[in-house]
Amino acid sequence: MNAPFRPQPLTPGPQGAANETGYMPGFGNGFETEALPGALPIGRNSPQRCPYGLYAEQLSGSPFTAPRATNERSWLYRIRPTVAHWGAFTKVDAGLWRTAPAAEVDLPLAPLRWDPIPLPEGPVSFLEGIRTITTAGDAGSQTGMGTHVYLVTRSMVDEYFYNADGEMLFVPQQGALRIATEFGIIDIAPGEIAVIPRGVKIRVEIPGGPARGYLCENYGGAFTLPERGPIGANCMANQRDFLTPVAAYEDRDAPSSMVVKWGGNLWRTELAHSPLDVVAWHGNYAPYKYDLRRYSPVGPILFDHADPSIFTVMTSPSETPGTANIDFVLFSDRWLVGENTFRPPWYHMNVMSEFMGLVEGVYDAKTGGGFVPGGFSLHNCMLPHGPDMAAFEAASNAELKPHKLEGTMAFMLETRLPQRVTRYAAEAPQFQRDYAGYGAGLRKHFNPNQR
Ligand SMILES: O=C(O)Cc1cc(O)ccc1O
Ligand SMILES: [Fe+2]
Repeated sequence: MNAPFRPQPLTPGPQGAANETGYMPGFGNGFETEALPGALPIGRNSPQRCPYGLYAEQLSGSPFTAPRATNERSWLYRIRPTVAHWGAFTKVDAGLWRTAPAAEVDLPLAPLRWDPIPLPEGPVSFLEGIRTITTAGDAGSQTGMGTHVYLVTRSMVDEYFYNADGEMLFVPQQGALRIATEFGIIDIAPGEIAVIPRGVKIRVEIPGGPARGYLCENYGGAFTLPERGPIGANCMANQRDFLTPVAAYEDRDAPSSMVVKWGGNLWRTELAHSPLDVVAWHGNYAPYKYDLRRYSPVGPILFDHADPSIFTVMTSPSETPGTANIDFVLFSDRWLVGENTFRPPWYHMNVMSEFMGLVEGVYDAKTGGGFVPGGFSLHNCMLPHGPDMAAFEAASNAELKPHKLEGTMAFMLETRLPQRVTRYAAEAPQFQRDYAGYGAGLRKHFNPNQR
């Protein structure tokens, strides 16, 4: 039996012109929002006494001294400072959540793919339902990422969580999530994504029933928008389509627990009240959501297949220019018009490691079945891959009139670092043991006598 969904009352912020939906548009803006009139101190961060008897607290997402372009912090005006939500912590079982470095198994070199992991029967909260598939880099040195599938059949009730190891990118595949955060409420459904920065407290609820999706834990540089270069000022992901919630707070006294992920471990403390008690905040370090259907793809309009970087939604930079800690890349509806062009992805080997998931539809490099919504694949550093036989044969012989890819949404988490598969993923019944050999089906067409 699934635990019933018990929504908890939140006090929504003022619904002004800019935030009729409960969100404020823009990427990386310096936002200001208050759920009670006058709760936000004006012109200063730390007045002697804050309005309404609130405490002021700064949450730093970058070193204080980071250059302006990457400097991130917010000021939170809250009922209690976080340190007052702080009891004795005990370490709790992290379940199937793994953190880099985690070299658990050595799978033979191969392209790897999995069927969707089914939702469990019993009650499973977001924290209990995380299944790590791959890890890369080292969370302790703030590089790399973890890729996970989340399976949620019950809402968190009086349970809270924050992640000190990384920011979290949610990619729902089935069912909606309500992420109640310190900064306000974020609702997302398949086709949308949300990013919860490192250190932001949340409670994850499932307003519409069980939910499944992908989660990227980014241990490195915060996700930002990629440069557009000669593309110019528009298209791809546009700043105005990113939405940050207006302030919403809970003044709730109830026995509660808070779990903190820190150094790869989960620690729990008991609280007597909700830590989602931020009445007003301002700053540029805040959670946000984005509707992937607003992404405006740019691509080749005469011939050839461009590198997938053209479809980058967001990037987590490393210290090396152009060498991402993570690129989050979207393959969504678009027209294919290339003349005399093999239109699907080409065969390739890549120094970056490619984790892929499918939200809906068919991915154009894998038309032979096997890569289905909810499934995922890993094409690791310098391992060859490309279209399956069905995709190759169809694309080599297709009439090249303009063709629209529709009802499709695949994504890639591409990292400069090799990815390690977890024991869970290697031993999962959903692991497709026969996928490794898909390349052997590609027939020899060579004929030296025929050009
Ligand atoms: O491997 C994949 O399917 C992802 C991918 C897509 C593409 O269009 C070009 C390169 C690439 O790695
Ligand atoms: Fe690839």
